[in-house]
Order: sequence, then structure tokens, then C-alpha cells
Amino acid sequence: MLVADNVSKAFAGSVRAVRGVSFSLAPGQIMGLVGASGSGKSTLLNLLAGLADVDTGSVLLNDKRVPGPSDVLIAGHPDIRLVHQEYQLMPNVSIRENIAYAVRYFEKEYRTHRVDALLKLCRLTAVQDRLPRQVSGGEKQRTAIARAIADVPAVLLLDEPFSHLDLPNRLLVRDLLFELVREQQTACLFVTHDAVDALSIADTIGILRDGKLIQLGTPESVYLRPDTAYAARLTGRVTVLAEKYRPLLGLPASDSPDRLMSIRPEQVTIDESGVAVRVRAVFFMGSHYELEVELNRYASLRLLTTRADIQVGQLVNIRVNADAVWPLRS
Ligand SMILES: Nc1ncnc2c1ncn2[C@@H]1O[C@H](COP(=O)(O)OP(=O)(O)OP(=O)(O)O)[C@@H](O)[C@H]1O
Repeated sequence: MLVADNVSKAFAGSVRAVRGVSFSLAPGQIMGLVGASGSGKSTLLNLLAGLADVDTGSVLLNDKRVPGPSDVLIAGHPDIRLVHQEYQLMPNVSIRENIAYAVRYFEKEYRTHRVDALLKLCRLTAVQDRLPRQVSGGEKQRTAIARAIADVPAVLLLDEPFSHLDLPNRLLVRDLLFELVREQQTACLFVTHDAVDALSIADTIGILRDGKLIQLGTPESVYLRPDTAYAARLTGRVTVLAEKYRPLLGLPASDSPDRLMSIRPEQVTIDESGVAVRVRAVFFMGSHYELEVELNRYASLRLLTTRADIQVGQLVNIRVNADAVWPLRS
């Protein structure tokens, strides 16, 4: 079990990069930490990996403190691996040897067997004899993941594992992480600024803002019941409006008209008995269309539909699922 207990870290110039973060992560669990740029994601990863010293609080692995670099000769913990965004592969040896290096102290027979299995799991068998510069970004990243998990660490930390990849590669990495975490019971934590991938594989999602973990819960709970507009926007498409607009949506008036509310676009449907609104924009999204409709001069709302016949300027009737309108704290 990896535990962050009230972890804080500030940098010179009084930047408080991580502020009182606490959570625990069990073997076989995946956690996605979502935050905007500068919210403290990379700093927190370094603290969890024992690559930076905490100012206060502690990181524990199986009840033992993870020492920071000032406590040990070589920074880092043998059971915790961090895969950086730059992958940090050895440039002059093959993909296979990059992975094999991580299991160099094991017997030759096991080593061969393990590297073959990792190449297969990470879909790298066909490129195993190439140098890192001769493979794609996605293949480099999968090599870095294979190397990190080669000797079955207790914890795998990943910095933005999806950010530089195209859709097929994102799906490949997502499935790979899912498979290996379940198979090896690794505890996996990744940080991202885009929660779409996090929602689909994480058991828990944490929202990081200005170094603070401001919400923690299952993907469903954070997506459906975000505490703040920040959490709502980081976890998917959403309309954030003041509650004074409720009557324009066909909903009962609120007693807190200035409070904000979030409405996910899939909770709004086209319905002949709903309120009439004008279509301001139509976006083709592949599997569906996203419409922006006008509530008045100042406010608009997003909704999804599979109907292909809707035009800009047209009047449509919409209904908002009242149960899915969620009040926000700020
Ligand atoms: N070595 C450092 N010295 C001083 N300030 C730093 C240092 N590293 C990070 N910071 C500051 O700490 C805050 C958090 O940075 P961090 O890199 O952890 O954020 P992040 O969420 O990973 O951002 P990004 O998504 O852009 O990588 C920022 O304000 C950053 O400028």
C-alpha cells in the first residue's frame, strides 16, 4: 500500500507546489491525478518516488517511510518506478536490451523468458532489435513502461502517459496498463491534464489544484458530482452556469441564484415538450453531434445528439435531466 500522508513541498521563491496531499493506493489499483499545468503533478510524482524531499508529511510504502534523496546515497526507491515524459531510454542499445537491462541480475533463462513476455505484452516484439531513435514515440513509451515493470515493482508512477500519443496508441497504452496492473497487482498512479483516459481505467480520480488535492473519488462520482467548476471542466465536456438560468432550462427556480451548476451535455435531450432554444453552433464529433444552443444573449448550453438534420439558426426544444444538474462550490 502506497500512502501519502499530508505531503507538502515548497520551492525557493515561496512556490507552494504541493500542499497537504493525502491518499492511499492499494496493490492492483489505478489512480489518475488530474490537474491543470502548474498544479503540482510532476512535483508530487517526484515526492512519491523518493526523488525529491518532502518539507512536511511523509510517503509510506507498506508502512515504511520512502526516504528522500537527502537520506540515501542513490535517490529513488527499489520498489517504486517513475516513467518520465521523456522516457529516458539508453540511446545506443536496442529496445530489447533496454528492457533486459532492468532484469540484468536475474538468471539468463528467466531473463530471456521475462523480456520475451514483456515485448509481447507491450506489442514491441517486431521492433525489439531497433535502436530507440528508430522506433515511434508510442513504441518508445511502451519500452519505458516495459523496462519500469520488468522486475515487478510494487508501484508504477507515470507522468502524462497519454499526452504525446495518437488515439490508437493511447488506447494501446490504456489497455496495457489495465492488463499489467490486474496481472501483477502493481499499484499504478498516473498524472494527466486530460481526464478522458483517466476516467476509463482509473479506480480513483484525484483533482489537483494549486498543489492541493481538492477532490478524490471514483471516476463516476467525480464526473457526475464535481465539487468545483475546475473539477467539472477537467473531467469532461460540461456547461457551467449560474443557477439564475434554471427557469430558462425549464427547471424550478433556485434560492441561490448566484451559485454555479454543472450540466453534462449528454444530460440534455431534444424533446418536443421541452423549452424552445435557438441552435448557435453544430459540431460533428464522429459518433454524434455536439450542439451549442442559446438560452439568451449571454448564456448558452451544450448538448449531444445523433440527429444529423439540425442546422445553425434552427429552433429546437430541449429538456434537461433535473437530477443530473449538479450544484458547484465555486
Ligand atoms: N525546481 C523548481 N523550482 C521552483 N519552482 C518549481 C520547481 N519545479 C516546479 N516548480 C513550480 O511548482 C509548481 C508546480 O509545478 P509542477 O511541475 O509540479 O506542475 P505540473 O502540474 O506538473 O505542471 P505541468 O503539467 O505543466 O508539467 C509550479 O508553479 C512550478 O513553477
